[in-house]
Amino acid sequence: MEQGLALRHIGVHFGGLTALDDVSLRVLPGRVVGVIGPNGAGKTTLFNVVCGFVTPDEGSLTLDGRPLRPRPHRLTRLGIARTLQGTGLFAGLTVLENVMTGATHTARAGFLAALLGLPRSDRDERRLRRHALDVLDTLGIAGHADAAPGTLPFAVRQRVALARALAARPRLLLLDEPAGGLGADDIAELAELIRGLPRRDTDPCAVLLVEHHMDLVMSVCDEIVVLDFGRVIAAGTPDEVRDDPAVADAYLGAEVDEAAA
Ligand SMILES: Nc1ncnc2c1ncn2[C@@H]1O[C@H](COP(=O)(O)OP(=O)(O)OP(=O)(O)O)[C@@H](O)[C@H]1O
Repeated sequence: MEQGLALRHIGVHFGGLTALDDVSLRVLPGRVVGVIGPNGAGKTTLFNVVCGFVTPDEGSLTLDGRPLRPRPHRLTRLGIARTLQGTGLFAGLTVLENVMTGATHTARAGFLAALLGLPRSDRDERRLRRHALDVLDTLGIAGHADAAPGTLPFAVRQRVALARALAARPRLLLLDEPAGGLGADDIAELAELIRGLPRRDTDPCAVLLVEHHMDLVMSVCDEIVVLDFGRVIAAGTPDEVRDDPAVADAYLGAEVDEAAA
C-alpha cells in the first residue's frame, strides 16, 4: 500500500487568479517535507487544501493510499493533526487538559463530555490523562501539566500546542509557521524537536511544514518543495534546493519587486 500523503496535480483558482498550478508532492512516514516560496507563492493555499479549508479545482489527494477529502472539523479522525499560527490553546483548561483534548476521538465517552459534567468512563479519562502526560514528558514540558497556558512563555505554549497535535497519534502532522514569534534560541530548540518528531514512534508520522524561516526549513527538512506563482519550481534535499538557480531567481525577483513597490 502507498504510504503517507500524496498530492497529485493540484490546481486552485480564485476567480481569474491561479493560486496553485499542477502541484504534486509526497510526504512519506518518517519524513519532514517543507514548503517554501516567496510571498504569494501559494504556501498557505496548499496548507489549506490539505486541511480542507480550500477544495482544489483540479487534482487529487491520498493519505496512506486512500482518497483524502479533508474537512477541517474531522481532520483528527482522518489521522491528520495540525498546529496553527499562534497556538490556539483553550485558556480555561490546564496544559494537561489541553493535550487531552487532542486525543478525545480515541475515548469512548468523550473527555469533553467529562468536562461538561456528563456521564463518562473513568477508565477512558485515566488512559487519556496518562497518554497526554507521556506526550508532555517526551516534549520536556510535563512539569507544566497543571499550569494555565496563559501563564507560560510563548515557546512553551507552542510546545503544548505540538503536544496536543501529537496526542492524536496522527499519520500526518501539519505545521504552519511554527517559528513565527520565536527568538533564535527557541527556534534552535524547535528545530531539534521537529527533527525528532516523525521518528519518535514505532509508527512514524509524515510531517509537512510550511515556514518562512529559512534556517529552520533548511535544518529540519528531508525534502523541500519550492513554490513560485503557484507552481513547483524546485524540489529536493535542502542542499539541492539551496544551489538551484531557479530558487535564487524566485527569491531575488520577490526582493526586487518589493524594493520597487
Ligand atoms: N481566498 C482567496 N481569494 C482570492 N485570492 C486568494 C485567496 N487566498 C489566496 N489568494 C491569492 O492566491 C495567491 C497565493 O496566496 P497564498 O496566501 O497561498 O500565498 P503564500 O505563499 O502563503 O503567501 P505569504 O507568504 O504571503 O503568506 C496570492 O496571489 C493570494 O493573493
